[in-house]
Amino acid sequence: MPYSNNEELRTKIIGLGESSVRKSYYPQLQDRIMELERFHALLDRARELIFLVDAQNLHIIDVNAIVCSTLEASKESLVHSEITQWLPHELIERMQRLAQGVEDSIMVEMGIENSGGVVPLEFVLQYLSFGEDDYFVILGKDISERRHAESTIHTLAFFDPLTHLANRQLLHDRMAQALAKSQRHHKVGALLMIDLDNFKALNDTKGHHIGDELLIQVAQRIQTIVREGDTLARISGDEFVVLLEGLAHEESKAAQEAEKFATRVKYLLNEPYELLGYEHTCSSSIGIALFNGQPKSKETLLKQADIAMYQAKEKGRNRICFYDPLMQENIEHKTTMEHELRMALSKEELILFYQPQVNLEGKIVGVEALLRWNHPQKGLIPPNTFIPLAEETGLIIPVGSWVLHRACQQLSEWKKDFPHQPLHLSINVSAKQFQEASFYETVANAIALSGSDAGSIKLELTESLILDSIHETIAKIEALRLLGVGFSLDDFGTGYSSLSYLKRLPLDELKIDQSFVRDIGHDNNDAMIVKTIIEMAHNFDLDVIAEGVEDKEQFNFLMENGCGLFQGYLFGKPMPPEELERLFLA
Ligand SMILES: Nc1nc2c(ncn2[C@@H]2O[C@H](COP(=O)(O)O[C@H]3[C@@H](O)[C@H](n4cnc5c(=O)[nH]c(N)nc54)O[C@@H]3COP(=O)(O)O)[C@@H](O)[C@H]2O)c(=O)[nH]1
Repeated sequence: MPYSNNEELRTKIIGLGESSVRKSYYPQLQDRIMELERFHALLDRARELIFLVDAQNLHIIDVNAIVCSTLEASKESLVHSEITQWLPHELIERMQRLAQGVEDSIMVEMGIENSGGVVPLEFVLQYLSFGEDDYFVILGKDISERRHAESTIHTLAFFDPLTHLANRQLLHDRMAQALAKSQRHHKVGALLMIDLDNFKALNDTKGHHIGDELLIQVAQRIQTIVREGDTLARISGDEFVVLLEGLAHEESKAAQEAEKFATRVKYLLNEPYELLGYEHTCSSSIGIALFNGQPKSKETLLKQADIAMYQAKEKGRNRICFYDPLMQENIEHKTTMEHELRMALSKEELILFYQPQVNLEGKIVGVEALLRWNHPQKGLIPPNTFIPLAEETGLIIPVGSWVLHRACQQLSEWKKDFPHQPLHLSINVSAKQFQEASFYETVANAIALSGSDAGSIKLELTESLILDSIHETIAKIEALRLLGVGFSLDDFGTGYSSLSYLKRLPLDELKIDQSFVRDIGHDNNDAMIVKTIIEMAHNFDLDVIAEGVEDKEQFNFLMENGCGLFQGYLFGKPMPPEELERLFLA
């Protein structure tokens, strides 16, 4: 019978008395005991749980100290007891498979419950034959740290650390599953792209900690109405996505359900926020794209929801839009054009046409530089097709700068080649370009580099540009006027045409918009407006030029009413410089 501890064995030996057996065996037994004690001390130091189990009756023969602490049981209660009392049933089943010789060694992960919770363990089971006897050796390693690390990695890989919502990666996984399910079972679902309006302004003005607080609260609010089984994710700064699954089979009903949910989100996010002591209100733009069992990639679905969200923004924000394929076509067209326009600058596809401006005698006294894009496939593209896009994307800054440099260069060449030709050059300036901090330097550089006469240059501004910030506009105009540059107010009459700002602006010229000139002959109102503008210009001591003059009747009317400068097809369309040069010589 095995001894459960060394003390028991020692007592037994001492009990042998002064016999010859004791005398001859005592030292050897003493050594043996020491050896066993050393061995046990060693096992007790091990960080792995070690069980030695009798394979016949599944009784525990020996365990080390960490088994006792993990199972919260004394060694006395463990040794001789059946292993089935202590380890999970699945583990015992595996031991039996081992005994049947199906496998040599088994590794299995399972948890053992104690008062501190569940301890995750990795067990290695081995079958050991020793002499006549067979044993199970069970080694168990605590893998709590590994599990913790795995869980941290999982959290970092699939969740947003700020809001604890699913991140882009997890959303992609869920979308792939949802789309596959939708195709298999013809289920309808929706993807909602939610973007906070003006979030950047809050971040920039109040700091990132306030911005973060808003994102956390937004996440919490949306979470309260997301059903179990649906997914809420944050995929970038202020972009949240909700994946709704299992909507009504009928697509129109599904769309209604998605819209109802989006409306709830919209109102929920409209409620005031308390952000670390700062009161804030916020709105959101929501785009919805449906999926209905038709093959669709997750990238396409995301793109569609994104397009719909941008449509919501364009329509004035704080609203909901469904994806519209026509809108996608427009966006794709715009994206291609933006890319091509970017390239156009470096490929020198931009060119300037010039339109004559004449005096009362019909003599050329000036020209307006008008931009054209000489597209290799599409031919000459008019500015109205690409200037708005250039303004939207910021490309107007390099494009506008190119125009200024090229036009000034041309003026300088003409002044040299046609010294007797009276010539002013008008150049269009867009609002974004004018508002650039470096605008003054750009103009001054263009003049200096080309060596052109600043006094012959007139910059055409629009009324909307001026109204944006009148003080800054005046300061900029005045600074450039010191260089000698003149200013014309383009499209006059179409905007606010306020007398008060007209009085304050240091301008040289008013340009009557062609829409009034066009109908001078048929529309008394337009004729009246044109007369008034001319009078007003005279009262403010400004030159006045009429654009869009196409026929003699318009010319005569303008002349009779005091207009001194004219531009229009009657005198020449915008043309390449060589063509204009022929007119200089005529
Ligand atoms: N920021 C910049 N804007 C620019 C630049 N180059 C042009 N533009 C702006 O694009 C708009 C359209 O210009 P365009 O197609 O060149 O049209 C001009 C003329 O061709 C047209 N015009 C002139 N006379 C007549 C006419 O008798 N009939 C008729 N139907 N059209 C005529 O008018 C346009 C000139 O407009 P304006 O500038 O207001 O004098 C235009 O708004 C340009 O401003 C650029 O380099 N930068």
